[in-house]
Amino acid sequence: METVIEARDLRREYVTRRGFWKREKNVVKAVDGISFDVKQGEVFGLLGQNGAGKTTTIKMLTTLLAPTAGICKVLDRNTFGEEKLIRTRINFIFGGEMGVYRRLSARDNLRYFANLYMIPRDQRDERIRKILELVDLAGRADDLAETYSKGMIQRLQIARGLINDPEILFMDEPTVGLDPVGARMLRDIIRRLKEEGKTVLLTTHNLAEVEELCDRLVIINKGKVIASGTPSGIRGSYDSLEDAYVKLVEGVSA
Ligand SMILES: Nc1ncnc2c1ncn2[C@@H]1O[C@H](COP(=O)(O)OP(=O)(O)OP(=O)(O)O)[C@@H](O)[C@H]1O
Repeated sequence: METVIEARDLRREYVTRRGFWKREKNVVKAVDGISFDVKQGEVFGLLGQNGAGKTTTIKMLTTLLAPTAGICKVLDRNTFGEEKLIRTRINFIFGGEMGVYRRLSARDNLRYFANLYMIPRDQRDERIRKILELVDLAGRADDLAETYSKGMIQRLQIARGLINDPEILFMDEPTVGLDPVGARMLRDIIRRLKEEGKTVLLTTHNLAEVEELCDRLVIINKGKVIASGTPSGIRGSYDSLEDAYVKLVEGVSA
């Protein structure tokens, strides 16, 4: 299978300044030399404790943040320097309310994003109709997003992430805030994308979800990879993936 995501010795530092008078410089190594690759059609998990560097990694992979060093390639292109060639072919779903216009309806939000991707008008409305069905928003599609519940906003974000029919979908904690039915809907969407040969990279703290969905995963801690493999390979002789995860993370922190 073709490699569609490649990270080699990838690094990202943040420089912050502390103190008002002294302006002491502080360098945070958010991603500190991680390597992994993802094959086409895989559902790949990026796991790690709060602050491990997952979001920073996803931001680099989705062309939103420049790496400090290392190789960061998506669809065989550099995410920094060749971002224009990547952006139309991928999409991402971050939590929160980012990327949703609350003064527009779900349908109009999706029309707006479809126009940004220059999806031809004759395909646009039909595609939007299908996606709204898929995320179960068809019944409220023409109400303003400001009248939606949190979970509905999140469904709208999922819809937005599908609008350009992306080859790779990146998701940062996509099921947080969804009710059980919504979370299952999202897992079904991920499985369906996989059946269509699409690739999904996701972060989650839900290890049951990882066991259910992910073909492979990496666990990162303080910016470094501490384990990689299939869920059953990482679970090894432990009773559950959660046990293995806790031991791995504690082992590094000890
Ligand atoms: N803009 C920034 N400026 C300075 N430091 C940052 C910035 N963004 C992230 N960091 C730091 O980089 C490290 C990694 O953060 P990141 O958001 O990538 O972690 P994460 O694994 O996504 O965590 P979480 O599970 O809490 O979302 C943390 O120490 C964080 O404080």
